[in-house]
Order: sequence, then structure tokens, then C-alpha cells
Amino acid sequence: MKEVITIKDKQFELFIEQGIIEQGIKRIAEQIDSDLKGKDPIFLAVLNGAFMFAGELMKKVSIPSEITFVRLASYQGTSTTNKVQEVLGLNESIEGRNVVIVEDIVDSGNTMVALKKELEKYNPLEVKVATLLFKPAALRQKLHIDYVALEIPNDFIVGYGLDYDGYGRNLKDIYKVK
Ligand SMILES: O=P(O)(O)OC[C@H]1O[C@H](OP(=O)(O)OP(=O)(O)O)[C@H](O)[C@@H]1O
Ligand code: HPA
Repeated sequence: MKEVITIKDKQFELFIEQGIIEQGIKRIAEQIDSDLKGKDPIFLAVLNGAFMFAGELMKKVSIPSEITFVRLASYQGTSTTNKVQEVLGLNESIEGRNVVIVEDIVDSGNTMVALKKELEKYNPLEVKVATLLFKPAALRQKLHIDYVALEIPNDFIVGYGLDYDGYGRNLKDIYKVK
């Protein structure tokens, strides 16, 4: 029997254990080390969900690099489907830099597409995307993702930074809704 937990009104069952998550993170850290060696990358981790992934990823990346944390404030743009994402807390210049966005999950892809578009305004040299989790079956956008630690089916999940209504971010394993 899989471990079951309750968060608010929902039950979740154990889905991916910490050891498997960290193997996936190690694999992409090695790819990043090899791809971005000598390129002085700046990692842009997106709060809140990416805090745990960013911490583990940065322990495993060994090339010289910077990290900064941003928040997104979304508001409805001119089209109903694409929200504009205002980037809050970006105090470092990314002009001419190799940027790696660090996200906890790409689900519909709407957030990532809007964020990449917003970052282009700051004239970075290149923007790559690293995500802990990717739900291919939920993707609604044309989007290239450079580094994916784990691909998952289209189920709602919590843990390792991801929340259900604000709770569950502190879980060291990932759980899926029952
Ligand atoms: O691909 P999408 O369908 O756009 O979904 C992915 C986004 O949803 C979550 O953010 P949320 O707004 O829940 O913020 P959080 O990181 O604070 O939990 C997650 O952190 C991604 O940013
Ligand atoms: O499956 C999910 N769980 C938690 N937060 C999320 N944000 C997008 N998808 C998810």
C-alpha cells in the first residue's frame, strides 16, 4: 500500500521518492555544467514553487554561476489566453547574459511562455529553461524546454516545493492526488 496523506480536503498518495527526484536533478546539473561551462550563467529561480528544486540544483551545479530569485505577478493581457507576467525582484542585469530559468513545473506552459517573452525585454544573450517536472500531456503552448528532471502524467501533484492551496511545499517526496 502506498503512503497516503491528507491536505485540506484532498487525499494524495506517494508518487516519486526523494532519491529518484534527486537523481533527475543530478542528471540535468551535469548537462548544465557541460553546456554552460565558461558562459557565466545566471540562474533565475521562480518563487514560490522552485525554492527546493533550486537549492538542490545549485548544490549539484559546479561551474561558476549566480542565482537570483524572482516572483511573477500575473495580470490579464490583451488576449484572454495569455497572461502577462511581470517579473518582480530582478535586481541584477541580465543583459548579454546566459540565463537559466529554474521552475518547479511546466504544466500548460502558459507561465513559461509569458515569462520568456517578458525576459526578452532585458536583452539577455540566451534564455534556457530548467524544470523539475514537465507534464507533456498538459502542454498547450509551443515551448522548448532545455532541461527536464522528471516527466510526469497529467495528475495534480504536491511536494518538493509544489503546493495544494498553499500547503505541502515542505514534503520531501512528491505525491499525486488520489
Ligand atoms: O505551465 P503552467 O500551467 O502555467 O503552470 C506552471 C506554473 O504554475 C505554478 O505556479 P503558481 O502560480 O501556482 O505559483 P507558485 O510557484 O507560487 O506555487 C508553477 O510554479 C508554475 O509557475
Ligand atoms: O500539478 C500541480 N501541482 C501544484 N501546482 C501546480 N501548478 C501547476 N501544476 C501544478
